[in-house]
Amino acid sequence: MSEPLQHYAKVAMPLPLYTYFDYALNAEQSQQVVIGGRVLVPFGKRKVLGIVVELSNDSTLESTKIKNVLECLDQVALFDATLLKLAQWLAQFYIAPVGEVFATMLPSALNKGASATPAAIYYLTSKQAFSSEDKQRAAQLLARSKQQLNLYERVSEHDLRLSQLKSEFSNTVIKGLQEKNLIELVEKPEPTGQWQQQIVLGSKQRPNPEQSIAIASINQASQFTVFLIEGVTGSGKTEVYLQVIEEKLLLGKQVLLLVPEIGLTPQTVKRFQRRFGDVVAVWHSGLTDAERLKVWQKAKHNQLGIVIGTRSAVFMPFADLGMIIVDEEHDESFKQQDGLRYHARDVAAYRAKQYDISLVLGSASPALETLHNALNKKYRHLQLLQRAGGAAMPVMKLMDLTGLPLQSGIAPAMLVRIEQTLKKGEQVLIFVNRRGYAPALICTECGHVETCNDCDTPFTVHVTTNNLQCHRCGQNKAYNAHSFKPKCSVCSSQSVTTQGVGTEQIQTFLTEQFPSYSCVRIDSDSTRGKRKLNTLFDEINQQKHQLLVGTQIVAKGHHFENVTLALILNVDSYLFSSDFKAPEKLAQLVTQFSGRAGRANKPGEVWLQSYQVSNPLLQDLVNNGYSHFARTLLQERIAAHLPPVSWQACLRVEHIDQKTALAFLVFANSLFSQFKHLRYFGPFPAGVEKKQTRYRYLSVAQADTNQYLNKALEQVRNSLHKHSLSAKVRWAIDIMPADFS
Ligand SMILES: Nc1ncnc2c1ncn2[C@@H]1O[C@H](COP(=O)(O)OP(=O)(O)OP(=O)(O)O)[C@@H](O)[C@H]1O
Ligand SMILES: [Zn+2]
Repeated sequence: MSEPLQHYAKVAMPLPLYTYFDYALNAEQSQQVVIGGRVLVPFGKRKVLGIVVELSNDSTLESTKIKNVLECLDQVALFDATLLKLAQWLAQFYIAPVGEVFATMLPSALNKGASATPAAIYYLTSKQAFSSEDKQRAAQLLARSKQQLNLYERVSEHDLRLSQLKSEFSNTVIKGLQEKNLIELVEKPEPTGQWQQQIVLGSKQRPNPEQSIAIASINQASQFTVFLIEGVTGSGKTEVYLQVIEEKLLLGKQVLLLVPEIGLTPQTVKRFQRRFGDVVAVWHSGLTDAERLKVWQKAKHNQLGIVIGTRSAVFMPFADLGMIIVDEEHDESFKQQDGLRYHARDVAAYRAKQYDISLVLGSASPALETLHNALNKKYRHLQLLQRAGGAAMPVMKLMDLTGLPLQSGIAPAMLVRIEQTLKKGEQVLIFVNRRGYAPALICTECGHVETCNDCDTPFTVHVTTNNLQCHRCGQNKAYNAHSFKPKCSVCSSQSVTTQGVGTEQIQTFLTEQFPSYSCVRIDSDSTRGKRKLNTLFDEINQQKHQLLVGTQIVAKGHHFENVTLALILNVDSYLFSSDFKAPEKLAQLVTQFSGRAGRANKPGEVWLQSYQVSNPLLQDLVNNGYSHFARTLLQERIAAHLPPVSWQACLRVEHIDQKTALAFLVFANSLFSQFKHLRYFGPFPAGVEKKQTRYRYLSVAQADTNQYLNKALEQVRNSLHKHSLSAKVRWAIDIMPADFS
């Protein structure tokens, strides 16, 4: 007997709602519909695409109230059972609206209704079997066109992809043969699993003993295991990834490699493509919707071996996933800061468990939560203590700034070092945490600071674009720094002056100081567009520039062989933050940045300029390195009962009226107070207290276990939802927030 037909579908809608909706299916739709596929349904006056999560024979709603499904879009599920389960876990873990979870997991083309089926491939095929008689006949027929004959003979040997022939044969040639009825165009789906034959293995490095142990351990794991590779910068972590990936690919398994920002590390992608050939696809926000859809389809239909992607690649459907790697796992860009506030590393862990495969986390400066799990033996801990290929670790030193006359923020002794390094024919890398010329413009007469009204934030002076910019909201206004005498907008005095230094200023200063050397700026202003960054890196490696001035961008995994001096202008700003994670972030930044120095055969030196050289944190980091520093910090966190030994959630509220935002948080705190084992703090102003005219406040709730926190927050969420201010203010729950900004 056949299964009874399913008359109702439970649908997840891409809306900030926490429940599913029932829709009725007609007889035809009951046969078409698939769980995990999209349906078009009426919602109010709109038509909306939702995901079918369940089918059933009855509904709790009255049948007259149930609307009908308008259309079933997919024949194949976009979310198989595993991905459906992942979506439900995400909604639960992040206390998030389930429909939004589904929408976040899909590429936007599919949310907009594009077909999920991979486009067919066109082939040319010959019309008949190819006997010697045919050959003669064709030769006569095609006597006047050598090109056509050539194509005909090739197609007769085997079917050929149209796209591959287009570069060799003109349309006229192809059309001509079709009209003579000798060949025809056929559509075929792209074959699955064929990427395995397309792997072209590049040569590999002979692993050193530490790398060998790491590779062997990872290769031996036959079930769900999380590895932390804690390897100093330049220790050859990437080489370990390459070798363990190769092992999986040769078994026919697909691999997902998550990286913080692909645009910033084009060298890494090239390295993977050189090593494995055409089976590597990249996924990041710089791709078009269509390009991303293609990668998604190929992963799902087993038409590629490796996806190298940023955060959202963690939701990629794979036909046969064999391993997930998260490179630079400490990086904050793995945490989504709006909508579904997920952490890609946590999602990766859940997926690895689902598929019973390995998750490899790698970093020279692991996040404290990862380190904690490794030290507790929840994760397998692999360490690479030596730089691969014989390079020494750079020496880290502190430069005491007290009482020194600085020029554009640089100490006199540092200028001497820079000159010595340049004279040796080596490169210098300088880190400043500000783009632009200067972070503020003030009037020395009346004290007025030019400020963005919408954000209560000083404007940053930009000389290259001749304007003042708000780095919070992007607002800008014209300002000509070169004009004869700029005026204060309040008292009209001409004694306005810039405060602090940014990348532009240092570039200008160093260019004046060292006119015979080229100085480049590497920040988001100077590198708009991916080509530009690529070109810049190539030029740096070709030694066209000797002085490199950059923001956070320069701290990310780049390999500059000839940089031997690295300088961090001001580390103090990180020492006085109210965020308990600030020291961890500072140490990660310093470690990653200093890892850019002395990577080849010349020793590197890293200088941190500070007014606080006796600060114990700085001392520990400089003298003992990240590994020691992080363990000390972890002990402090444990003593203070802070994450990773406790769990936090942050409730963020925004409104144009301060009081309204605060009132909502006061109500939230009264809800928190009903849970005996929940501690809560706040309301506090967020790190950025005002942005785009809205005031921003937050409260933090903390519990010993995730289970307790989760249960409490779910109830709090439900009560908040019913509050009259809920629809007025903007609010969000952020589980294990990356910061309080
Ligand atoms: N076994 C090896 N023998 C010789 N050279 C090696 C070996 N492994 C890696 N290298 C080289 O050492 C350099 C650093 O390696 P790799 O980029 O893999 O390090 P990493 O740990 O990923 O660095 P980072 O932490 O900076 O991202 C590269 O030039 C690489 O080619
Ligand atoms: Zn602003």
